[in-house]
Amino acid sequence: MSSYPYVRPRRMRRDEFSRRLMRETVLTSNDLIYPVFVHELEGREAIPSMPGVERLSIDELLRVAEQASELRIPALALFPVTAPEAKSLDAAAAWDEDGLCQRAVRALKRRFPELGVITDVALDPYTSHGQDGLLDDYGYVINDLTVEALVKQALSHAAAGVDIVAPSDMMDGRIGEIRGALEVEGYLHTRILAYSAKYASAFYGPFRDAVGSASALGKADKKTYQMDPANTDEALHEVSLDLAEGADMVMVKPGMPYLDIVRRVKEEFGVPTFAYQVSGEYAMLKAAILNGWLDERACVLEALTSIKRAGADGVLTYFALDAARWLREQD
Ligand SMILES: NCc1[nH]cc(CCC(=O)O)c1CC(=O)O
Ligand SMILES: [Mg+2]
Repeated sequence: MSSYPYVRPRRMRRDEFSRRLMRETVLTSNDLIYPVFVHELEGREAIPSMPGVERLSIDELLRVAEQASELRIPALALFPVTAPEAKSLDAAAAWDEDGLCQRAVRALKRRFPELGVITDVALDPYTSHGQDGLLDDYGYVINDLTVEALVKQALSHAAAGVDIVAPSDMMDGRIGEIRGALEVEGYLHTRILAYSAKYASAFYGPFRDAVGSASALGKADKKTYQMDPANTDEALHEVSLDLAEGADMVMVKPGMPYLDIVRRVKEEFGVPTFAYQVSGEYAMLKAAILNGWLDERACVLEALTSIKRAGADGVLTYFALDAARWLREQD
């Protein structure tokens, strides 16, 4: 009795109404975070390896923020592009209270107080060598000195009024140090989104073009701090440390090639878990789309739904504006 021909799973798939009734995962604009690149120049500038994504002046950023709030996207994640002459060995521009990132945060929070603003806490846009931390004489990234710099950077973002700081550097102990400093300075409500399981991935290539750290980094890699793509237990260890140190949310990065990690993290900890569909994933999809090989709307919504199905509460995606528009048309 319990098998064919009595049991026919295709019955439920026959009509749109019963497919809708049994659908488990529904993507909405609430699941989207839009990463944006901000530059010191006027207007917008295309990023060749990320067709459709542009670097924005603060004025243009405000226009995009208006679209994002109108589409009910909960938050933007800011990525500043630092002029080469502002980069240095000690990355001091990272905690300049009048820095581009800090000015962008103030402008956004003034105009769109209800739109969430997330800033990246990491030194790579500001170091002359493109690494996420300060180097010793042998080129090794020094953990504890870097953490001191990250604390100054995070405090300057909090002072500018950011809602969420997102340390993406993978130094040990930085969540606890940043949390402690935020408490001491009275920023009790500043949330921390920890890039806890961030892999040393080749899928970040187009992002490094976008922020101009690719040329600074040259042939070097980030394997002494970002995780080995072959590991999963290490991701759980990293997440447990960041939670114990005071993270409110955790991130797995990249997204689609790492859905097993998203699933394990969500199951093990049951905390707000985010995934980053990174620049290389965007470039890969976009290249096939522009060649006419993939259907954009269907593939992008499928990819984002899959990330949510794996356990993510939200996805950072360069497709956020388009996806939110398509989702609105579907209702
Ligand atoms: N700390 C820097 C940072 N923050 C986000 C990304 C990548 C995002 C993307 O590829 O879209 C990177 C690049 C890196 O670690 O080299
Ligand atoms: Mg860690």
